[in-house]
Amino acid sequence: MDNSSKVAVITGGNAGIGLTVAERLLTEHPGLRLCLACRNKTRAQAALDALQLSHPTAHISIVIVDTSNIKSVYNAVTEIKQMYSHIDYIYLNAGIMQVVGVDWNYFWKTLFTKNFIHMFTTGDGLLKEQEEITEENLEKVFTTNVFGHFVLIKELESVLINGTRPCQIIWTSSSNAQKHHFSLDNIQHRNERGGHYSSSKYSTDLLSLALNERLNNKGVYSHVTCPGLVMTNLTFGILPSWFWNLILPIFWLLRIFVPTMNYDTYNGSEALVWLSKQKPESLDPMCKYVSHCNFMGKRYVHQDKLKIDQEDANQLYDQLNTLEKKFHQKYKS
Ligand SMILES: NC(=O)C1=CN([C@@H]2O[C@H](COP(=O)(O)OP(=O)(O)OC[C@H]3O[C@@H](n4cnc5c(N)ncnc54)[C@H](OP(=O)(O)O)[C@@H]3O)[C@@H](O)[C@H]2O)C=CC1
Ligand SMILES: CC(C)CCC[C@@H](C)[C@H]1CC[C@H]2C3=C(CC[C@]12C)[C@@]1(C)CCC(=O)[C@@H](C)[C@@H]1CC3
Repeated sequence: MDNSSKVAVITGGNAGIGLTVAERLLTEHPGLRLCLACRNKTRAQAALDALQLSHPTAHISIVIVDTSNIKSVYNAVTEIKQMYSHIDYIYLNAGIMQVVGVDWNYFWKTLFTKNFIHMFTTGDGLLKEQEEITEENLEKVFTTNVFGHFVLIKELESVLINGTRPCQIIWTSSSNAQKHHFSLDNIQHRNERGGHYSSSKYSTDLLSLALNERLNNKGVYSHVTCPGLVMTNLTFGILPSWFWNLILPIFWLLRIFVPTMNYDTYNGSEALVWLSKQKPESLDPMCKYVSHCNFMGKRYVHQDKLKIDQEDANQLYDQLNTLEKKFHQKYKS
């Protein structure tokens, strides 16, 4: 095993924001060894081929992981541990949103009120979602976005901790994370009529805080980011790509008021890549690092203070830990 060069693992690194982060990291950190942790072999291989074309000497590998399936996460951990003795950056980026429609009534009602900026930055109240339960009896959005990543981090702890080099855990969260959609009595957000994505991203923010309390003294730092609104398969699942292309000029205008209208993945990945160039111990664990792009096209990182509570973070961590133990018993003993 080569211990000298840096290692980055990216979940959902085959498409959208994850793929652009992969590309930008290879440019920013020459010699970086990259691991694309993806659920689909063919799509992962296509991404690897494209990255290898622009970075012919780069060392890129693939690990198959479906974060919505805990058995798959355990298998991926075994593989990652065989490949790397230390991880410098782990991007917990894979994510889904199960949208079935847009509440256009709410959109038109809010458009000409003072709440319109909140609506465009968070999407709060605008999206209709549906629930799905996995074969392991877990809520799918919660498992894909949060719990699968929790298990990954927990099982990889020994490779994240290294006596000499820090490790950065970088989550792709969202400004859509809203406290009023989250409850410690129902962390999976089961049997709710909407807000599954928001609840999962609020959990992400809490979990990141809890991880900092537990791991900072071991040289592991966790931070949350928001890429803003970006055109990817996720947003094409909300409205078709022709619609987004049609309203592209509106995006530029909206940027005067809403600098999170990033549109492309390069703009959206700004905060995620910027974090990899910072000293992790100098960063604020109570901030969300948000990719901004102004009207003139200038990219920058904005820091949003997190409105979350350490006690809630610890309680969520404990619940995730208890849930993980059940799967550990089932699959690992
Ligand atoms: N686009 C946006 O406006 C915003 C996105 N985000 C967040 O950014 C992250 C990346 O999303 P984005 O790039 O937009 O969307 P994409 O759909 O383009 O990318 C999502 C990535 O996650 C992967 N993925 C989805 N489910 C799983 C799973 N169960 N196991 C492993 N990988 C999985 C996808 O794989 P596959 O290609 O196989 O489907 C894909 O690689 C998400 O966490 C999302 O919530 C946050 C704020 C705004
Ligand atoms: C004319 C228009 C621009 C119409 C678009 C209306 C809505 C479909 C969008 C307005 C704000 C958007 C938004 C998201 C999805 C699409 C909108 C609701 C997100 C929730 C997508 C995922 C995220 O994580 C958020 C950061 C986005 C916030 C803004």
